[in-house]
Amino acid sequence: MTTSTRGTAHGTRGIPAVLVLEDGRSFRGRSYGAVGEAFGEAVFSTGMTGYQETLTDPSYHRQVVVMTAPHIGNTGVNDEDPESQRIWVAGYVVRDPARIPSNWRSVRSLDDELVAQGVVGISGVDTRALTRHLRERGAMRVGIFSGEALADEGMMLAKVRQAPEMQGADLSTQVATKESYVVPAIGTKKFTVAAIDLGIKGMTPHRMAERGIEVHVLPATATVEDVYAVNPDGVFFSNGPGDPATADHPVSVMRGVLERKTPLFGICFGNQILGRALGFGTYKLKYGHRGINQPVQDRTTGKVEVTAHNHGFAVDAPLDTVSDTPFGRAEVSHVCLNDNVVEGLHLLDQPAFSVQYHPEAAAGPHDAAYLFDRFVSLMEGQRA
Ligand SMILES: NC(=O)CC[C@H](N)C(=O)O
Repeated sequence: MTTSTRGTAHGTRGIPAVLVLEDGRSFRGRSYGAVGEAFGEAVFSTGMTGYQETLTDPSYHRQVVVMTAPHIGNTGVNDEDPESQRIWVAGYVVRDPARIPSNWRSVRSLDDELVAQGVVGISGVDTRALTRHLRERGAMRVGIFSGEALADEGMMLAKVRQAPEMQGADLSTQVATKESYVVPAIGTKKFTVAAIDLGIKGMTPHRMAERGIEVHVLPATATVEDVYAVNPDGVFFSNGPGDPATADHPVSVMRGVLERKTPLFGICFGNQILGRALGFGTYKLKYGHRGINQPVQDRTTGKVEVTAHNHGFAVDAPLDTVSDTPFGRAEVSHVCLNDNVVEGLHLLDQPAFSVQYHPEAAAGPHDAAYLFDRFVSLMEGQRA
């Protein structure tokens, strides 16, 4: 057994592995999950629970996720918690993986699941030092290398620097459904919603279905005609990976929806798309918000909610003034209390709003569930 001194490997199962950051800093550890090489944008998530939801969230496509919680894999893997059909993270970095998972729902270990899905990971890394580095220097490209992929540092660094950057990446169509499908309402059907899938998490249509909404999930390439072909009471724009500055097609579809004044709700990427549709810019945050305990204030009620986040970009809108947009007056409705980043937008002259965080709460606290009720109220208001 290796010792667990700070900064050295203390996983006992894997073979030697190295993590190399684009600025040249490296960390040694043991392979966790698949052996080989993986590249992506290094980001950290502070969630203490919910690793299955994180791994399967399509918004993490092309990102190597560093978990700040030191013990990962304790509750194994079950078949109920995934947010999509597969693991999307490009690579996985943990400190101290569970050797024996223990939970009544667990059907296999996380290590085995990562191997089965070919996801390269590394354990035994001082994730606290790595997170502090990313916090100071900002998110950057990273590579994980093990087995035959291990090479001298200069060669590994060169490969990391060849990997694509997140800024400018157009990724939604790589993760979204190719065919539309319907998530039926639970109980009596009250509304029909067209949901544009830009990387949707499974819990999102479920939260709508729970409220009597029949959800027609449409591919990211859906047109305004496709949206109105389902005769929707409301239109939803999902979360998703990549740089919102590249999302020209969803922005133009959203403008078509805003022109018709159909009730509209967006989450995360959907919030950035509303920002762009209204004429605001988006920008890359230094290291983003990822975790399940971020404080957000709903400025329409003054209430503070603890919320789930996963975003690396944000909308650039004025916090304290009402903006005139092509679709009437707009306002920042929600703000992150840690750093004053825009966390929500709403229109004052028509039924449209969005949030930058995750009210579907998978994983995370349910404080923001009222936003789905707000969407239902907008659809009720339109009918009245
Ligand atoms: N979860 C999301 O929808 C993320 C949106 C966008 N890709 C970002 O990183 O900000």
